[in-house]
Amino acid sequence: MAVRTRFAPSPTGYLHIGGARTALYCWLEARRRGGQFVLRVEDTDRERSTQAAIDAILEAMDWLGLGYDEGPIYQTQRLARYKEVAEQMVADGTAYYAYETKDELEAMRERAMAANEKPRYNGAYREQNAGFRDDPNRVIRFKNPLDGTVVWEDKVKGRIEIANSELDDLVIFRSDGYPTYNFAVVVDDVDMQISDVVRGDDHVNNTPRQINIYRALGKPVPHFAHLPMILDEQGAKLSKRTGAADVMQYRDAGYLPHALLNYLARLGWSHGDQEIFSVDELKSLFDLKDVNAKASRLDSQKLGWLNQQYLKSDDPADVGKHLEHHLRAAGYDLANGPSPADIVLAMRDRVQTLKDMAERAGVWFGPLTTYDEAAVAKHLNAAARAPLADARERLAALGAWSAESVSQALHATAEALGIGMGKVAQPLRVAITGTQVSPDISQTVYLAGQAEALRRIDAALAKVPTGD
Ligand SMILES: Nc1ncnc2c1ncn2[C@@H]1O[C@H](COP(=O)(O)OP(=O)(O)OP(=O)(O)O)[C@@H](O)[C@H]1O
Repeated sequence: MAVRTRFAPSPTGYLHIGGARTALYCWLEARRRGGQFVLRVEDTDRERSTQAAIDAILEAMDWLGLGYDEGPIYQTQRLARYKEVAEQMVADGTAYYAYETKDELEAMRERAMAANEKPRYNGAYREQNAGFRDDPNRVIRFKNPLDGTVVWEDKVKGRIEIANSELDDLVIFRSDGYPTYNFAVVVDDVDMQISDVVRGDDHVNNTPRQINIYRALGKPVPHFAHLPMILDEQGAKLSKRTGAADVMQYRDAGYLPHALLNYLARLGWSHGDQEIFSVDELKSLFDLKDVNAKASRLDSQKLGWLNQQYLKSDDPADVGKHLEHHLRAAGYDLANGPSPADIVLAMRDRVQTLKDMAERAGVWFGPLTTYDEAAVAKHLNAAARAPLADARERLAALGAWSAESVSQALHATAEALGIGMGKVAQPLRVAITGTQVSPDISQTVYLAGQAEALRRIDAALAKVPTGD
């Protein structure tokens, strides 16, 4: 059987990073084994599913680069198929119509509770062969086997065995034309020929019921891998309901998508003690059998560290494309400032996130209007006049404007005046940025652009006191 995995989110909110890691593992497993990855949107919860959530999930998958070979397939577009299969199961005798009212079901539940038993359906219609009738209470229930056990070899959790006596005859189809969750999932996984069901371990309890439905349909049971949950820094399961971090918040906080993928891959999976994995390496090395069976906790420091590794080692032009989003978000006019790739080169050793980089890059966009008064008092003093004036002259004469030519000009100033580079750099730094802190001085001047650098030096010279 060809390898096919699927990610099946319910569009009841954004994609949080717990779900994203599940999607990543499904995707990687399919990629390593040369198989296919399917995206299925489980949108049958009519009250909670929204188009905005669908869009948010697709946007997050796209940003992460988790491309799917098929889909998105929407469950609400397959309602006729679920009905067909449910009715066929009634005809085959593996499911049956039942007509209990809400009150009857409630009374059944209360009796069980009073007897200290697990609430379960009593099977009243199981052998009645009640045919179809037009009744709002009509449901189709699955004839769960009464004896024996359901056993599967979970790829992450090992052997799991559940007695059928623990399971009751679950509703698979309702009179409103909607399937229930466990049934729709099996029909879909059969029709989509899913070979490996990889999902969070919040679904472990559903699996024995689903395996029984596969058997009733006479279909091969896929392999299952139930992934441990990702917990937040306080140890609670990440969930949309508790406001868990949206994947897109990580973009907005300035992380690179492949840094987040690397981080998520390592959160629950390892390969020796290697920490940094390119996406291509992950695609060839990731194996479900190496997934840790224990839940993992978020560690934002590690993500920051990983992000910085990629900022430093990636091609600056590629990082620059991601930086553009943050420069725009910070409100800068991209046409009126240095190229994003040049900003990356100048700043990447000093920051952990693109957001931080963009914020600090503000000094190179638009005119310089604010100066740190302490920096001005300290560095734009009389001694600054000669180096500023000399550097201005040399910078104005430069034909080719590059970080290297700027560097040569500034060194020439230091040499001509017989002073150290610090005495050239500090006043210039205040001139260009208005502050005492910035990246390497040649980069700082270069990024301002020739005309703007000269303008700023002139403005600084005008601040230098005269007469002493
Ligand atoms: N905290 C988590 N850690 C790992 N996987 C998760 C986590 N939460 C959900 N998943 C998995 O992500 C997939 C998609 O989940 P789904 O869209 O149904 O929403 P959900 O995140 O479980 O919902 P909610 O946030 O409302 O609990 C499922 O396979 C689910 O098991």
